[in-house]
Amino acid sequence: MANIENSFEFCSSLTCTSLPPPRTRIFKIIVIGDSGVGKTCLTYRFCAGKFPDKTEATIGVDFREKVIEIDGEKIKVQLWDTAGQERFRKSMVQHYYRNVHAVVFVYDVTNAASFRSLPAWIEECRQHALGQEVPRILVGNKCDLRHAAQVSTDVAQQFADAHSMPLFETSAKNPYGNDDGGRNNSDHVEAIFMTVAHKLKSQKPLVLSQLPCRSGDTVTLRRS
Ligand SMILES: Nc1nc2c(ncn2[C@@H]2O[C@H](COP(=O)(O)OP(=O)(O)OP(=O)(O)O)[C@@H](O)[C@H]2O)c(=O)[nH]1
Ligand SMILES: [Mg+2]
Repeated sequence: MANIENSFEFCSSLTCTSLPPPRTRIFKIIVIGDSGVGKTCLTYRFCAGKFPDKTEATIGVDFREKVIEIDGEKIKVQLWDTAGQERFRKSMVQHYYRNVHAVVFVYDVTNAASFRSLPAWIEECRQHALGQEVPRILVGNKCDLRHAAQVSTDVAQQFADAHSMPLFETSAKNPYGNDDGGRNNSDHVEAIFMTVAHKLKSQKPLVLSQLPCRSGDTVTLRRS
């Protein structure tokens, strides 16, 4: 189960002489799915605001972070861009799932095999004893290549409903339009990760014990 105490950038107990300064919470979100579906591009797009010039297969994991603000609280969204290739992930898998707060499953709308792999990715989560409280979302990427789509929105939505996940269709490359230059209904990459962060924040409100804080008092953070 996710341990929120481990998600602060400081020891969970500290000594103070006055009210402690606000701390930045970290939400750990893992992004998983077959190799080539665009996990690196999606996470890069969210954190760097653009599509990367060039990507190579991820080895192990790449970390990307972005500090966002929700209702006046600064939150660090830490994206774990995992490797899709078995040989590049096998020694890392247990680290992916440790204290994870949310899971983003990605498939490529132009690659039916990547959609058919989703049950295996869900099974991997189950094997790592991911709690039901950990939000999961489904992302169909590469919607800018609509003409080459192999996975319809209807089929994807049925799958998402069957697994109680929201579905987002998007493009890391061109989230505002399709390859004809027109507009489509793709979700914005930014909005997808912000949705996850909002959900986590509403699930995990920060409660600071604000008992009188004299010199030597211990301030602890706990989950409500
Ligand atoms: N047209 C299009 N191409 C994309 C999109 N997202 C990623 N790509 C391309 O798909 C290829 C694979 O993208 P990556 O982000 O490296 O894929 P990955 O899921 O991280 O792959 P692994 O690291 O091997 O697991 C690259 O050539 C990207 O340029 C997209 O939204 N649209
Ligand atoms: Mg990658």
